[in-house]
Amino acid sequence: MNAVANPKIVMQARGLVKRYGQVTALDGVDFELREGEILAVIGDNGAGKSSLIKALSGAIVPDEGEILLDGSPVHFRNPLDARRAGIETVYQDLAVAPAMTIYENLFLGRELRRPGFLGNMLRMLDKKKMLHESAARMADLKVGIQSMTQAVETLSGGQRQCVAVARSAAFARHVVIMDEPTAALGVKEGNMVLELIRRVRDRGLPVVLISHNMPHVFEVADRIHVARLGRRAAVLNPKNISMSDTVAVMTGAMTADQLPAEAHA
Ligand SMILES: Nc1ncnc2c1ncn2[C@@H]1O[C@H](COP(=O)(O)OP(=O)(O)OP(=O)(O)O)[C@@H](O)[C@H]1O
Repeated sequence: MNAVANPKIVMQARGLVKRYGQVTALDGVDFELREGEILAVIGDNGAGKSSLIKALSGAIVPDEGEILLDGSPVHFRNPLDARRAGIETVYQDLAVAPAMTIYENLFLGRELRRPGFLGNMLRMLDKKKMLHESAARMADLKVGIQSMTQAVETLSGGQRQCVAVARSAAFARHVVIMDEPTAALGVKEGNMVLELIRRVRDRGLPVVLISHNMPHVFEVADRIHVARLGRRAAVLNPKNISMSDTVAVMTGAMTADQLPAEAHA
């Protein structure tokens, strides 16, 4: 991350509350994503990570609190609203359609039409342009896949996840949110996806990375948001805190105010 004295805040949430009957999933959580960073979101099971990410990506509507994008309040009623606002989310499971080709996956739901009558009236797809743009996106992100007409089911798990990440990066204007993108992958493939996540950040898109994998978090995160009991327990600087102290804050064995000042980010 660039060392900036006052980094711009791209996305912010204040006091988000989400209740499911008797359960309070979000209990007044704050959140801040800065320009140019990979922000990891970690927390024990049930800490409220998914609920937070769902609120930021429009999958749930919080009961209370506010979300700001580039300083302006936003009210997402559904994931499409968030997408339209430039926020793309990569989900662990629903990442890609296996039987379709890479370029079809990249443009799924946002297909390019031929210009003029053929596209407007006959709804003909501009396959050539989609192929060309897919190849350009993949090359830009250095995803080493040659043929855009290859079916996604013929790719390795890591390559599939790279396609999902590349798709999000291609369409996101503000933020990419990734929910456990390396969870189902082996070591080599996980590293490939981490490398891609870094490139996405380096091309100017801030990334929110939800992960249970501490080594991965410490490898790529610029800052770590620790979720606990529906709130934000701390925001940590991975360069100045150990993995074991981070886990202690996450589990409640240690509180944030027991940490030295430099551990905070
Ligand atoms: N749709 C729902 N209905 C009822 N309770 C829910 C629902 N979604 C989440 N919860 C509850 O809200 C709390 C927070 O859940 P959430 O999924 O946000 O946590 P998490 O940190 O993502 O957990 P995990 O790591 O296990 O996915 C949990 O107690 C969970 O059981």
